[in-house]
Amino acid sequence: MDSRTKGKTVMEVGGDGVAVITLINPPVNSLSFDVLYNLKSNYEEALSRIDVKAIVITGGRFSGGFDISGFGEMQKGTIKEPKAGYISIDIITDLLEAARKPSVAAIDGLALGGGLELAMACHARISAPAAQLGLPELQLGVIPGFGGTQRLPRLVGLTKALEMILTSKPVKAEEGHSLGLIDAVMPPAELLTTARRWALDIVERRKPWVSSVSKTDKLPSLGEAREILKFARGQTQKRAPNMKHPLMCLDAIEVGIVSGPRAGLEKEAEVASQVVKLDTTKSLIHVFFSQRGTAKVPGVTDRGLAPRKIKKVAIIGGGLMGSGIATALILSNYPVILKEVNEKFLEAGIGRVKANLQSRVRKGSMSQEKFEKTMSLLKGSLDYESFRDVDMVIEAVIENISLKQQIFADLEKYCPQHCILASNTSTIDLNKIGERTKSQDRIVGAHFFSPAHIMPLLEIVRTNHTSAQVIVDLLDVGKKIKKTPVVVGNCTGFAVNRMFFPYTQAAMFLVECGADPYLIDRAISKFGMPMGPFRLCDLVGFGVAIATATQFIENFSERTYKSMIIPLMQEDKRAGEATRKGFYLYDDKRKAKPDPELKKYIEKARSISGVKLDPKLANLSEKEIIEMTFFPVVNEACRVFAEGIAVKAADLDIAGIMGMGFPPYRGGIMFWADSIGSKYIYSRLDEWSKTYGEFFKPCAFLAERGSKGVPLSAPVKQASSRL
Ligand SMILES: C[C@H](O)CC(=O)SCCNC(=O)CCNC(=O)[C@H](O)C(C)(C)COP(=O)(O)OP(=O)(O)OC[C@H]1O[C@@H](n2cnc3c(N)ncnc32)[C@H](O)[C@@H]1OP(=O)(O)O
Repeated sequence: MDSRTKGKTVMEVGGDGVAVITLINPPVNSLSFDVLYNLKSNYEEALSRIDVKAIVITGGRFSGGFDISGFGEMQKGTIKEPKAGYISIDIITDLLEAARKPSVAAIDGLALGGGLELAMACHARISAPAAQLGLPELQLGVIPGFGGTQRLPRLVGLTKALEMILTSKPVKAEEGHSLGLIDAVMPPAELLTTARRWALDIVERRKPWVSSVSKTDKLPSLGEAREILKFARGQTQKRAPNMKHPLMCLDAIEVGIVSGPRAGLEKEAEVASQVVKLDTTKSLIHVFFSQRGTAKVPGVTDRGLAPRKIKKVAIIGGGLMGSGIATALILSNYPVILKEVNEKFLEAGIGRVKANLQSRVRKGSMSQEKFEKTMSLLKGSLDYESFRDVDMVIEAVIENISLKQQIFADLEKYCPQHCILASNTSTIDLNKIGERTKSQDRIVGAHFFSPAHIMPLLEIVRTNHTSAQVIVDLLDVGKKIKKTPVVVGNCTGFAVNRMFFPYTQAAMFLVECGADPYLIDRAISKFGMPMGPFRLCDLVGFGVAIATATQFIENFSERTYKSMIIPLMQEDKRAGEATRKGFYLYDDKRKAKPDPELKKYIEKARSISGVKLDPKLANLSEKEIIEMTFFPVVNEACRVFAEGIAVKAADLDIAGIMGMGFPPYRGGIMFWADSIGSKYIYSRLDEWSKTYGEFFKPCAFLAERGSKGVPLSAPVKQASSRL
């Protein structure tokens, strides 16, 4: 392929009179402008040739949609955008769908976004069984812009189309078939021959010639459609109050239903070109590429190392974390040995795994048969004898350094030489854990987040000794168990907990100075976090909060704000949601409500810390609350980046989104910070540090970049790298 072009199409005309156009733009056949313009030329040729009776569009993995990097180029203005509607109306509707020769899509693998939209404009669709079919555009901040807002409701009905578009979730071929999206499901080997035959059958009128955009049989009445859309708008506003594009997408769908598909296509084109410029869209596209970028680690994944096959994994400790990790592994077909110290604990651990899977069976997302098959991959053990053929061990016992040291020394004796020795520690130095072994090169951190079978993030922690091969292996396991891995360096709290800590601390400080905790929680939820810091402390429990705080006070005492609010409440046996009392009171249904008694603890904590009530801090605006809680997070993220704990700022963005719940439509902590500007953040922190103390003091990295206005995410020269 010409290196300057991004993909192409090729056309071959068979003796049967079918022109087969193949999309070629690996790895997912994304529809770049080059591919789309090539497709247009192929169509023009096919339509003008008398030896062509019909057209089939195909491609290895059919298509993952419009080339997402094209949106970035449009945002930066580095690409010449065609006029609104040129692709969707001029090419896909007027040239392809309105042609006097029929088209059939032969879909293998994927038809997502623009890929499915292209297929929907064809006059029939034949799909392989495993193909994923969907319109996931909203997830990227854009809308289906190649006619999907018009054709999907006409093919599958309005309600199902809204569900598919608003959730961004694809369906498999069989479901697509029953919905009317797919005309036939065929094994991959028969896909092309069936599509060719089908296309000729349309020519011969043995199969119907369906133009999706003109179909009306699946559309509800106007009144009903308005009701459905009104409900969808309400739900969308509730679920995504800070995003405009889902509502704009609904507008395009509505215009099509009320005023006809042509008006709908025009509205879709107008909205599609507007949404690309939204800040939320820029952020979501950054997140898409950053998420894929976490698996690219300079000096590790660029060395041509292939991941070794991990055939069997052992987990030590069947507590909450160990059982969650075991669940994640068996769900991805890894045979697992779960080791505990006695029968009782082992039974409890296996019981937890069972309960994790049973909840899927109850919700209908797992069959009983699959449940039994998955559970059969799990074996219990009370000793190390069965560890002789494992390829990886993940230790997940309590945070006790001498216990972990003993375990790793034992592992060295029992496990094969090549076996990866991983720890799920969230705080203890991995070098210390491996101190009594000679296996430092295969010791690595595999830090999961609770509940481990659900939370998508995996921090892979490497020390100076961890081999590149071990990291490559763990990255592969991470991908197989559907986690987003972020490779980080070895330090207290790694990336996520280090960023998390100042967030909670800032909130405690503000409350001691007189701010209302419930107002803080509300402002932070409105900003887009799943919940505010106080509600979160209640959820994780004060025991965990105190244990983490102790680690931070020990390691970073100069910048720790030591609030007594939580310890005081803990003393009174209010320890968060589990005890029904924390910052909030909880009823039987675990619904939280403010507690007037909280004041008492805040006042007592204030008298201990000696902090004065500050009328300014007691009456902060929502914007100020966000700045005073998140700028300290930015500050810590800068330290993590400057120390080389994270190699890329974008890795911190993903770690924050997946580990802290930072809103993806703000692009992650560093991306968000840069959207505000390093100069402003630096000046605010600098001012607060002078008034309120060291906790807010900008680190050297932030001070340097902030004073010059340099973006915080610009690459760092890793002189002090800990990796
Ligand atoms: C106008 C239209 O309506 C607008 C659109 O079509 S917007 C695009 C809609 N499509 C999507 O949202 C699909 C996005 N892609 C995905 O969900 C997944 O990549 C996938 C399911 C297609 C494949 O997943 P998987 O096999 O795990 O591979 P994954 O690692 O994600 O992607 C492989 C590579 O393809 C790239 N890629 C995937 N989809 C892409 C796309 N639509 N455009 C550009 N690059 C894409 C990835 O960035 C990655 O690149 P890298 O190897 O350099 O990191």
